[in-house]
Amino acid sequence: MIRSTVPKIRKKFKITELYFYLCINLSSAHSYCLIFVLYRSFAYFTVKDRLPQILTKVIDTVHRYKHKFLEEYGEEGIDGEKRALAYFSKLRNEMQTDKPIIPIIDDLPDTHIWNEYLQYQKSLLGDGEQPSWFRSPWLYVECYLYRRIHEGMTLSPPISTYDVFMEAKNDGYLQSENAVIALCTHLQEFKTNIADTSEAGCKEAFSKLLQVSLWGNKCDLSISGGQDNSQKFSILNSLESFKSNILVDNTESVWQILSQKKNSSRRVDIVLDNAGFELITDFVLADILLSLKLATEVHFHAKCIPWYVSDTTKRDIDWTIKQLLSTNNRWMSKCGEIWKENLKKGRWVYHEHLFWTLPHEFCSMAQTAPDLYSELQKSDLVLFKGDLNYRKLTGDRKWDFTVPFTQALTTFHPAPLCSVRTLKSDVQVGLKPGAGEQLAVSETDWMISGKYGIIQFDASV
Ligand SMILES: O=P(O)(O)OC[C@@]1(O)O[C@H](CO)[C@@H](O)[C@@H]1O
Ligand SMILES: [Mn+2]
Repeated sequence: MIRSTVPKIRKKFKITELYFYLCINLSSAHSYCLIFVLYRSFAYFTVKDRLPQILTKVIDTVHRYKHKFLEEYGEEGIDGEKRALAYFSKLRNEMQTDKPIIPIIDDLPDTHIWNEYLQYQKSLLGDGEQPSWFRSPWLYVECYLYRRIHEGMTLSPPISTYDVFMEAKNDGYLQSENAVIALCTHLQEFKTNIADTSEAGCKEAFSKLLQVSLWGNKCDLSISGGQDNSQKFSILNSLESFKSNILVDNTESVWQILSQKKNSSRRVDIVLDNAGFELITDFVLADILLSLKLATEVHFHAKCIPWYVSDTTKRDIDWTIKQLLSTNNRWMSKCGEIWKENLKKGRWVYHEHLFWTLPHEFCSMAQTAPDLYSELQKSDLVLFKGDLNYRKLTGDRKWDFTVPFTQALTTFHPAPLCSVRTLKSDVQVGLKPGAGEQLAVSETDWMISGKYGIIQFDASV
């Protein structure tokens, strides 16, 4: 698997584990250099080790739910389970032995888009070359895996609608419950005194909860290969110590764009990432946006299908609100009531679109999903949560660290936007000269550990 090519032609050829970068650096007067790099990329480890681990957990889960499928569907449920297991075992072998990427055949609304994209990938290769798991762009093959997992369930009725990641997502929430209690308590107690809080106090409260939403992004089951990655302690107590780990902090720009027209109608969109604790942090952020009159409506964008293990679907939103309402903790249930009402009254609006579970970089949204692009153009600020969204915002290219964020976005400027992301893959832009290199000296894994984060804003539209 390789990174997508940069606007300057950059191709990586996989020779065992050595990668040759052929960089044609147009900006340096057409000189080009061949950089010989012994390069065991994070992408390589993901496809070689982590994705098979995730797929093995899917197989285990389907196996363990056999009795449930029997209970719910009788013998047909067992037939479906057997079909799914056979499909996933074949899929794992394809991935681990670098087989060619094959067309999707489940005849869903996005099937043709995926197969057109496969043709596009083929067009980028030489004659006779086939897109394959280890030789195609990492972003593509990783998204393709999750779409194949969905195909495997779709082709295994009657268990097709079962979310193979549901158990892991639910467990992730349940194991974060103490942190959820602390956060809901903090929010509701702040709101009881909001009338007596100064502008500076409101700004501080907003900034804190934006940071909470940032660090909530650490709780991601894809990076952990499906292992427990829940939030065990109150994140509020760690904000001060985590502050220096925010490599780009454009909170001030976000505050300015939201507070300059206070009390007028203002729409904020949140492109969600992970269910569980991170979803709670995003709901808390959305709540404070309304409570501080920084927004009059918040629009959430979730995934249509189970995605990257812990990404949020409508089922996850409904389940999470139900969990809050059924708890005996007063502030959690208070949050559940308020958030359920926000959704009912249209102060919070739920969206889903096929585009979010396609392999496309966001710079192609205007062409591939013009309806979604014009929907985002209605927003005053679009917050993109998480690492995968950052990879798609920047085309998952190996940009130089100092390239301006607005440049890496290329043609994607639907509205003022902000990436709120912990670093879990090796792409990053908008850093000061030397900052990336300096981190790499002391922490070789600084781009993939999730320890560092960004609140990176772009106003250009
Ligand atoms: O988007 P998220 O949930 O913040 O992170 C998704 C992720 O865990 O999956 C990929 C690696 O498998 C990377 O993009 C990132 O590490
Ligand atoms: Mn995710």
